[in-house]
This record gives sequence, C-alpha cells and structure tokens, in this order.
Amino acid sequence: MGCSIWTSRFNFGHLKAQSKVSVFFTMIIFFTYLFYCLTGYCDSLPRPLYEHQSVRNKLRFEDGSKNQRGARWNVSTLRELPGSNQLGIFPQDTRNGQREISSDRNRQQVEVAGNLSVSNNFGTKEFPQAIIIGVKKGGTRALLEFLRVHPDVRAVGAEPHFFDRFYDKGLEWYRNLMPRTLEGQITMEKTPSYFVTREAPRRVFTMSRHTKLIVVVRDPVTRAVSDYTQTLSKNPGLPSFQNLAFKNTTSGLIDTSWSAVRIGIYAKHLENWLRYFPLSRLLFVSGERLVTDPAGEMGRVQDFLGLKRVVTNKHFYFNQTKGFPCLKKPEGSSRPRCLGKSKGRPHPHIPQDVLLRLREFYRPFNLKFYQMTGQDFGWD
Ligand SMILES: Nc1ncnc2c1ncn2[C@@H]1O[C@H](COP(=O)(O)OS(=O)(=O)O)[C@@H](OP(=O)(O)O)[C@H]1O
Repeated sequence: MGCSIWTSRFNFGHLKAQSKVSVFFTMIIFFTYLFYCLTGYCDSLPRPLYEHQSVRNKLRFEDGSKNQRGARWNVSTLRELPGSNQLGIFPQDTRNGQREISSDRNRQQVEVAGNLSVSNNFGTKEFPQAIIIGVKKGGTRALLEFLRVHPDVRAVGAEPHFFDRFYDKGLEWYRNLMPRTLEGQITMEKTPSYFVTREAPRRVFTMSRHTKLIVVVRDPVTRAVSDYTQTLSKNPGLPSFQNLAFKNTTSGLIDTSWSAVRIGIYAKHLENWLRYFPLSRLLFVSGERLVTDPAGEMGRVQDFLGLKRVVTNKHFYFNQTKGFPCLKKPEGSSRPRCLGKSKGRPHPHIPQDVLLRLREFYRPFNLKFYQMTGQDFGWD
C-alpha cells in the first residue's frame, strides 16, 4: 500500500534508468539531511561571522551592562541562546559523576566530557595576567582549583611549562593554550617549576611586566619529603631519602644538587625574580594555611588579583577521610570534590635526626626569606 502511494506520487516512468538512480540518491541525501536537522545537529554547522557576533552581543550581565568587571552572567539570557545546551553551558545538564579532580589530565577530561563553559566558545585568548609560579608540592593545584570556582577566573588545567620547557615555541603558541575569556575575567595558569627556573623571570617580564606572580610556599623540609614521596611513587627502587639528602651521611653535609633540597632554598630563587619584578607584584601564599584555613588564604589571593571575594568559607568542607579541605562545588560541577590521590598522600617515615639536620640547614635561608617577603611562615 505504502509502495503504491509512493509510485503514484513520484512517477519516474518517463525517466531513463540513469536519471532514476540519480533522483533516488538525491532524495536519499535530502531526507538524510532533513532527519539530521530535525534531530538538532544542523546547529553545529558553521554560521556566518555576523551571526556569531549577534549572539555575542546578546550576552549581557545581570545588571544589563556588557563586559563589566566583577559582574555575573545573566544565565536566563544564556539559556535562550540557540544551541546553548549543545555547548554544555549548564553543568547540571552534563554531569558525569566524576568526584575527584584526580589530575591535570582528568581535569581536562572533565572539560572535554561536556563541561564546556561559555568562555570556551566566546571571548578571546589572552596571555595570563597572573601565574602561580611555584613551588612544587607547595599546594599549587589546590590553589588553582579553588580559584577556578571564581566566575572571573579562567585557567588552563594542565601545566603549560612554557617559560621553562617550551619557550622556543613562541608566545603565540602559549597564548593559544589559554582558555577564552570575556572582558573582566582573568586568565591564569600554574607551573610550579617556573619559580626555580633561572630564565623564567626575564621571560615572564618580556611577556608582560605587569604579570602578577603567586608563590605557594610550604615548610621546605615537608616539601622535600613530599617531593621525594612523589618520585618514590614513580620509581619504587629509589635510594632512601637520607641517601639522597646527604652528600655524606657521616659528615651530615646536605646535597644541594638534589632538586628536592634545592627547591626549598626559597630566598635564593626569589632573588632571581626580584631582579625583574618588584615585591608588590608577588604574593606568597602559605601552603600550611591553605590547608588549615583555605577561605582565609583565598581572601588574600582574591584581593591581590583585584577580584571580588567570591570564594569564601561556604565553598569548602573538611573531608575527614582525606584529611584535607575539599570543594563543595568545583568549577563545572555541582558535586563536592576533593583533589586526587596524588595530592595529600601519606609520606614515608624519615628518621627524626635526618629531618632535624635538614631543618637546621634551611633555617638561615628561611629567615632570609621571611625578611625578603616581610612574612613569617613559622617553619622554625
Ligand atoms: N585541599 C587539598 N587537598 C589535597 N592536597 C592539598 C590540599 N591543599 C594543599 N594540599 C597539598 O598540596 C600538595 C601538592 O602540592 P602541589 O599541588 O603544588 O603539587 S605539584 O607540584 O603540582 O605536584 C600535597 O602534598 P602531599 O601532602 O605531599 O601529597 C598536599 O599536602
């Protein structure tokens, strides 16, 4: 029956066999396209530039202005935008059940899995106005994830390592790694090895002398043990901590060529940065207080960055099992999340006399660092 309707409506009798075949295929293509559009995929086709612009012009902040610093997006306007759901603008539409920010890689997977935010599609890629330059194992990941909760902060998840490893790729390469930002939002990245890279201060200065620099510092002895723990986890055959820390165990001479020791001589590395940047461009965050009072430390960071104090006590809860503060609602998710297993892991036992000797070694450098920064971190 269906077949007879088909033949009565579309009588191809007068056409040659070849023409019949081409009409048949044209219709298949047409109906496939129609089906595609009905299921919503046509929205992903490229649109003319002026259409993108008009979409962008539709974006307004809640107070009615455009691009105003500190203002929030008018979410209802965004919901009305064509294709907004396909862009995954609203995290609640794209939850993927992942609870831990377990690593840089996972962070990116979370983003790729559908949590593309507004700024992934609108705005421009800018050089970072602020960089977390160190220190390794200081708590840099925690700080970056806490900052990403702020609506005016957009940050790269992975460590770009531009100013130490990939400088020859050029500044445009670096800028391209950045997430898109809207006016009023700041771009950030974190690469803890910058703090100890000799060329990094000059290179960052060349990019912009106005770059704000954040250093998360932690008791250098605990930091060294944390660093050692990380290397040990990748290489279980590693010699003992004391074997690596001392040039000679009987003389008790510290081996400063071991990076786990060298990184903790903060005063020496800071001197390098102060050749290019005034102290006012640097903020020193206490890694210890970031654990005991994350909201307090975040207050200082937001002030330094010229941001409204949005990330406060209400964003954190203390996870008893992990023994660390975790986020109630990290960026792009509405579920509580702690940092991954490699953050806040147990350290191996190091003999007390070894730790005391190392503490003694660091004392003069710590005092110098307190003087230089005007802050007493209380490690001694
Ligand atoms: N909220 C929260 N959750 C988990 N871990 C936290 C947190 N805040 C600070 N820390 C401390 O961060 C230490 C890791 O520092 P980094 O992120 O700078 O490490 S890395 O250099 O990026 O590898 C990590 O070091 P370890 O304890 O040695 O694992 C933690 O002590």
